[in-house]
Amino acid sequence: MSNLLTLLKTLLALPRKRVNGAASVLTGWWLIRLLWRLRLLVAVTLVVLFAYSRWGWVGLVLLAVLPPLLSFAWRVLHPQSHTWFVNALTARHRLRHTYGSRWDAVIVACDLHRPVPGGAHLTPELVKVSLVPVGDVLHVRLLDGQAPADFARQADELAHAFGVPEVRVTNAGPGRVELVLVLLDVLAQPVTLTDVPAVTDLRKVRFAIGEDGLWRTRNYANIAAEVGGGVPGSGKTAGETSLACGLIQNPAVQYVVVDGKGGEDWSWIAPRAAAYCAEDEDLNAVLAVVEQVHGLMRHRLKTQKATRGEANFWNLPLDPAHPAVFLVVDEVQTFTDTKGMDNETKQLAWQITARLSALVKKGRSAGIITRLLTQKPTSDALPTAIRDNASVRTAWRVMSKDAAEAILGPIVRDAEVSPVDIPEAMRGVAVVATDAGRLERVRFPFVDEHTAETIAARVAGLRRELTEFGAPTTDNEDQEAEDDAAGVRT
Ligand SMILES: Nc1ncnc2c1ncn2[C@@H]1O[C@H](COP(=O)(O)OP(=O)(O)OP(=O)(O)O)[C@@H](O)[C@H]1O
Repeated sequence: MSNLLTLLKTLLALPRKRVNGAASVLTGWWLIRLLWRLRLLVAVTLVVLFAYSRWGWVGLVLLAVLPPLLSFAWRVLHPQSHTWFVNALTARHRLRHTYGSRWDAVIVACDLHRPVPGGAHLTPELVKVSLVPVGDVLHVRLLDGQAPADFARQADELAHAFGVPEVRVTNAGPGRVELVLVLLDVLAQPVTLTDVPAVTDLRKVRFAIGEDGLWRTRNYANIAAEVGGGVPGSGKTAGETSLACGLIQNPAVQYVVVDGKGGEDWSWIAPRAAAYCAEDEDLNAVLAVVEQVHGLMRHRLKTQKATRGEANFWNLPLDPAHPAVFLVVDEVQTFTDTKGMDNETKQLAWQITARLSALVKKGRSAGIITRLLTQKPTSDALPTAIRDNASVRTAWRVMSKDAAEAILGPIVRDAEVSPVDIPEAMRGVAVVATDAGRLERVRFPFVDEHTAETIAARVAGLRRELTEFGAPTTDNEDQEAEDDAAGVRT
């Protein structure tokens, strides 16, 4: 009896925590907690025991064979949902065991915690883990007073602590930040396409792959112009080619290409292009094509409201009878940079530049998108009046900050990424502005010219003359018509 009293006194004298521990031992609560902690193991053991007691060894064999077979069948029948399910399970496991278990220690080691009186501390909350092609994304809720920049400053420390080559920090909205633990540099590897899917929605056109390995899309509705530049061989034409290969498969898109290089980079598109001109010397021919597109723009601006009921092309449904027109001018400096030209050529160059400038300023509501590419991104080649009206800008590799600014504008001066830093070997990598106005690096896919040729030949039947839509005829067409009338052409 005295022993029992002593035990009771000792128990009462124990600090609260230890008393709770003792109570837990006495009530069996510890066992429930242990079973809950090991619930997966317990569940598996129960299932195995049940199968064995019910069906004997056959039950065990079925248990071993059925789950992988069912998973395989699911994967074959519906790979998307299977991948989604496996990724969700993996992400959950990593949230709890890979990152969750170390989160507190890593945050403290990287000095991203907040000490509170009494020696404890607060840590930002690790809310979710998701898997992307480049690695894992940790979705974090910030502590009050923290900003994504606090994490960006500690990115190196976080990378070492998590044992990955790089951690990229992205602002995910108010009070949130995403940490991308990069295991694979997707931009380092070319992405070669052997076919290109047709673009069906001009408001969501896939154009390149971002650093997280996911496709980036562009909304071409209500866009008047795009400028792109980069040193020779940086991947401008190839980037445009992959984009054009998707767009030309849409019957409600017509393409016009002027190649100022005068070569055959764009010859693949000739069977599908409403107009194609690879002239670098005969500026009259170039002016004729540009005038025709400009004429179509004027025609639409003057008649669209009366004939189709809306002044803005993009408020109307896309219709092959009223296609969106993409005008690509590659190596535009051939026509805009007048240095070294004789007077007559200069006059033509100024007219071309004036027409391009008008298209860039007014083409949006006429459904005409002008895309200007140059290997000489200076203000002579890409007049600022044109650049500043181009809402989409792409900078492949350039050699100087001035060149980067000539394409992307002053925003590039303070940006974390710059096209000057793109290594020479990374052809096809470029810096673009995101929808939020931030700059990011992307990789354009590569489509070789034979593939592009095959696609253009496949959809050559979708080609239409711009005159069908109200554009004036070019001088060349007038001449051909006169020749026909005079029986000159056979
Ligand atoms: N996205 C890409 N992925 C892999 N390789 C690429 C990519 N883009 C371009 N290249 C490689 O770089 C070469 C040059 O590309 P491209 O002709 O597009 O350069 P460019 O910038 O238009 O040059 P230029 O100004 O001289 O016309 C291509 O032939 C191809 O080998």
